Formats: sequence, C-alpha cells, structure tokens
Amino acid sequence: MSRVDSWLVTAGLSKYRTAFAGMHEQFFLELMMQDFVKYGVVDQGDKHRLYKAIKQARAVVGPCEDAQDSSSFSYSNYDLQGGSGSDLLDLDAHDGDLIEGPIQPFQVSPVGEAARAAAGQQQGGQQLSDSKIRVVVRKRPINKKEVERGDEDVVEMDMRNSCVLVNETKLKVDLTKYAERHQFNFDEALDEYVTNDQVYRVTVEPLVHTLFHNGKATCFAYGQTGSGKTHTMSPLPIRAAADILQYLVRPELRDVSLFVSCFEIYGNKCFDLLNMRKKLNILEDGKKKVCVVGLKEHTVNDVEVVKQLIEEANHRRSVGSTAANADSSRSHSIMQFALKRFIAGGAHCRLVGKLSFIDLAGSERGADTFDNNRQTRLEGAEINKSLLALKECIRALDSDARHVPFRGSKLTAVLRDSFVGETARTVMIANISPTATCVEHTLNTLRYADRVKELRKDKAERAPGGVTPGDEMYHAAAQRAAVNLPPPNPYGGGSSSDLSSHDGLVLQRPPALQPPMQQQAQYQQYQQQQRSAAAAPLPPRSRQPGMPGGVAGGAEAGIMHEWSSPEELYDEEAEEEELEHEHGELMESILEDEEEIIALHRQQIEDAMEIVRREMAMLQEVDQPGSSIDQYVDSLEAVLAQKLDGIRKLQGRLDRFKNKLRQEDLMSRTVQKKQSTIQRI
Ligand SMILES: Nc1ncnc2c1ncn2[C@@H]1O[C@H](COP(=O)(O)OP(=O)(O)OP(=O)(O)O)[C@@H](O)[C@H]1O
Repeated sequence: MSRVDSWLVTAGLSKYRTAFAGMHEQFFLELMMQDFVKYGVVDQGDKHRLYKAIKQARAVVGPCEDAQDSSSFSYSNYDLQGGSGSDLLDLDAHDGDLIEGPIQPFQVSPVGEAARAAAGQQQGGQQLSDSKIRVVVRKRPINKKEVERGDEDVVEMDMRNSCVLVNETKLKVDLTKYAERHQFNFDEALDEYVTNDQVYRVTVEPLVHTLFHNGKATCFAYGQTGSGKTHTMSPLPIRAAADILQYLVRPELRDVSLFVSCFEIYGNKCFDLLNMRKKLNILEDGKKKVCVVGLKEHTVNDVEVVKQLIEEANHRRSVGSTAANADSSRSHSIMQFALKRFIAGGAHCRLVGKLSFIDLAGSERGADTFDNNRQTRLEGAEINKSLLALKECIRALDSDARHVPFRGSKLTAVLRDSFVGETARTVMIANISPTATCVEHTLNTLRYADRVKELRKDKAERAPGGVTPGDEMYHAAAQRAAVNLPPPNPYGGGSSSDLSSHDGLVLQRPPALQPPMQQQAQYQQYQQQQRSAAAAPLPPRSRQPGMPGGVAGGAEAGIMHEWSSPEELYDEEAEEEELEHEHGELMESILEDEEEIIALHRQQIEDAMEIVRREMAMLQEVDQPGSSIDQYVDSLEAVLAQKLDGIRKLQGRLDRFKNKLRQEDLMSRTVQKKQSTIQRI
C-alpha cells in the first residue's frame, strides 16, 4: 500500500483510493481544496476529511525539499488557507510577542498637538485610554473644478478640538436661506492641509507597533466616491512597510518575514489583485474559520516592491472594473501584511502578526437600491449590507460583546480573523468632500463614523480639547446651531475662491487659525430660532436642490406648491418606509438565495460528473463478455433517476428564485413611484 493509500484509509476515505491511485505523495501533499473536485471529492464532509488528512500528513512528512522561495512554500504557507484563517496561520497559537514592552495605546496625534499648542492649550501626549478603535476624519481639498462651478466649501475642521463642523444650507418657511451647523467630535479631525505623511503618523504608525505584539490591526477608509479614500490609503502600506522592514533588521527577528497579499470583494465574489484577478473562493474550514482559498502572498524585503504591488493592485482593480462594467467605488479592496516566523529550521512558517488596509466601496453606492437596473440594485444591497455589518462588528468588538455578527457579509467574514482578540486594533479614516453639493453624503459619512465610536468604552472618559461630555456641544445629535448668514470662513480668509490653486487643488494653509468659533452663542441663536419656528406652519418636506418639487428648484423656478395636510404626508411616508423595509428584507433573501443557487448548481455539476464516471464504468462493464444485462438496466435506471432528480431540484430552486426577482422588480418600481409621489406632495 502506498503512503497516499494509507493516508486515505486512515482518514476513512478508502473510496477515493482509485481516484488518487499512482499519485506521487509530494503532489498529494500539495493539493489545494479547490483541486479536490477534480478527483471526485465533492461531498463537503469528505472534503474536510481530506483536507485534514493532508494537513496531518504534512506534519509527519515535513516540507518539500526544494521549498526556498515564497512560491514554493505552498503547503506550509498559503495554499489551503490563503492569508486568512486556518489554524496553520492561527495568531492565537503564537507563543509570545516579537518585541519587548507593552502594546502601545493610541496617542493623541502630533498633528492635533501642534494645533493645540498653537492655540495655547494643554499638551502632553495624553493617551486615548484603552479603546481598540480610533476614528479619524480627513477632509479633502476643494478642487479647481468645484471652485470654477461655484461650489462652496461647507466643511470646517477644528483640529484643536478634533471636531468637524458642517454648514448645511437649508430653506426656512419664508424661503430665506440659513445654514444648519452640524458638529461632530472624533479622535482626530484632519483638514485639507494635512499631508499623507501626517495621516500615517496618526493612524497606522501605532498599528505597526501592535503588529509586533502578536497583534492584528486594521485600517479602513470609509467615504463617498471621490472623497479621497484611495489617495489616503495608497501611501499608508508603503510607509508601514518601511517601518516594518526596519524592525525586521533586528537580530532577534531575523526568522520573521513580511508577506503581502491583496484582494477585492466585488458583490459577493472575491478576486486576487496580485495574481491576475484570479477568482478566489471563500470557504469555511472544519473549525468554522473563514479562509480565502488560493490567495497569493508575496515576500517583501524592499519598500520598492510594496510600491509596485500597490500599483499592480490598483491597476488590476480598475481593469476589473471596466470588464465588469463597474468602477472601483463598487468594490472593497483589502491589502494584507502578514508577519510570519519560520519555524522548524525554516521549513514551516507561522503567522505572528497581521495588518490589513481596506479601501471600502463608495458609501453612497449602498443607496443604489432603487436603481432602474437590477444588477446595480443587487450590488447596492450587497454594499449596504457589508458596510452595516462592518459597523456592527466594530461596535460589538469594542464593547466586548459576546456575539459579533461577522457572518453578516463577505467583507466581515474575511476580516473576522483581523478583528478578534485582545490585541486587535482598528483605525477608521472617514474621508469627506468639502463641497455643498456633497453635504448629504458628508453628513452620512460623519454619522456612520459617529456610530462606530459611539459605543466605545472610553466614550464617556474622553474630553478632547476642552470639549467635555457634559457640554451641550459634545454629542453630534445635540450639536446643531443655526445662523442666517453663510458661515464665516474659519480661517478668516474670505471665500474659498480666494485661495490659490495648485495641481487642480486649492491648497494653501492660511497663516493662523481664528479664535475658537462662538459655538455656544450660535447654539443659543439656534434654540431661539427653533422656538419661533415652532409657532410657524409646517414647512414643506426638504428636498435636494434640483429635485422635482424640491424647495430650491421649485422656489427658484417660481412654482407654487400645493400644500398637503401633515396627516396625508405622514401616511405616504409611513407607507414608503414600510415598503422600503420589506424591499430590504427581500433583497437580503435574494442575495442569500443567489449564493445558494450557485452552490447548488456547482454541486449539481459535480454530481453530474460523478454520474458520468459511473456511466463510463457501466459501459465498460457491459462490454465485458458475460456481463449481466439486467444489472446494467437496473444501474442505468438508477442513474437516470438520479440525473432527473438533480435537474428537478435545481429547476425548482431556480423557479422560486425567479419569482423573488420578479417580486423585487415590482417592489422597487412601487417604491420609486411612491418616492416621486411624496416629492410631488
Ligand atoms: N487630501 C488630498 N489632497 C490632494 N488631493 C486629494 C486628496 N484627497 C483626494 N484627492 C484627489 O481627489 C480625487 C479623488 O480621490 P480618490 O480617488 O482618492 O477618491 P476615492 O474616495 O478613492 O474615490 P472612489 O471611491 O471613486 O475610488 C483624486 O484625484 C485625488 O488625487
């Protein structure tokens, strides 16, 4: 009996001995899960048994003799589990920190410190308690086009107090304009003059330290399309790699190497951005850990290589976008740094630290759920689902909740490994655009970021830059002040078009910051206005400028509105809300069914292949002299019945799915109609 035979027998997989007959044991040991089907192993239980058998056999046999470079690490490295997940790469199995000293808590940034120093406020590198999450907001500069079309900069970043102020233009009942001011507090508010280097220092630099403490860290950029996510994220891995490689020069770390991988999640599919967009499978192993199967990892010894890999990944992302008739903002891109220590004389390696950089899909895409095109609607629903799941997971983690809903989406499922554990740290960068046109998306981004930090352990403890939790201005929901005039430029420099242009972007830091804004006075003014407004008749439902029936469009075009009663409006809105809710649930079940039906189809093909193999054997048998024709007839009948059964099952599932799609089509059109009726009211 060959060794392959005996491994199969021990694993209770004797029935596959013929399929693997004659296979060289080294080849057997290098098999990947996706190869199993080629050998007729289609049953999920058998797949797991085989996977385990190969793993155990590897432990006994050791590595391949020619394992030298990263590509030939195959089985000790990534083939079966990719960068995420299996127990071969189990961080929790690691025996200790790579460097000495306690894990560094997040620090108040040098950027914020400088601003506070300029304002004569207290300094001192205070720590942000033991929170595992840090929320940083970055505003991108207004660009030349926006300035040319007269779009206003409505976002003020108060770096000293780590707060963001958004001036939303609204209309009063008498159609005069006023600016509603929204204020949000975060760990850092970075204005348009902050460089990528400074962003690195307040976000990823502390995470690099975490990495060397058996840690897992994640940095992700959230925001609307064009708000600067890629601009912010692209340089971060380069800087991080430079720092990591400097650590790795230490003699005690000479058996540790840095591996880089990058993949994209588009809808519910996954593609390797550093391996010709090879489609990757996301599977659960026997321990219910999610694995990105077949993800290629690259060993990195030089920062230049990281630069090239980032370029390649960005290029692959955009190439894929064209092919799929989508754009980069419809996918999530995930770059992972894995620190691995070589053990057993360099024969195997074990994951000892992981740092993930995530450039999320444009947040506004999640709202494309009532689009005319079904594909866009489904993508929108998937993006919406993943962004909500991400927020829920982060909040659950930081509040040490027992249940973290990782299974809520593909994105969170593959990130599970990076988020769990005492040493996990996360930085969220919320990117925002400066202009009035984008104000709605900007507010959505800030609200999302606010929710992420809301349940954080240290929320009640922190008092950034003199704003204390007791202050009326502390919580965003309570922080609205209204003024009649357009807001003053916080830098006192007149309108934004006064600023000079550089490379299409208006970038020139004003000489000095103005004194703190008169928030309290504005808030009192706002309260006064609210009191007067309460006595006034009900205002029309506010619309985006330019929308049909919109206040701005309607008023400017001189259109008279026919006012509906508040009850009528309320009924319409309640009905619309109900429908949207139902539609959301239906979308959810369509997304689940889609995966199920594809899996069923795949299974059906695998079964069909198995049947063909059996039929071939039957034909061979029946051709033998003295074969039993009765046995042949019985077998053929059984085979045909199995084929029919498989087809019927798939057809039935397909019919139910088509019904749901039709229902969804109808429902999204009804919601669209309802929305336009409400707009007309
Ligand atoms: N802080 C900044 N300084 C200078 N330019 C910036 C900054 N942020 C963004 N930009 C520029 O704004 C444009 C849009 O940025 P970017 O492509 O990073 O947006 P995005 O959020 O990644 O968009 P998408 O989701 O569509 O991929 C780019 O030309 C980028 O160079």
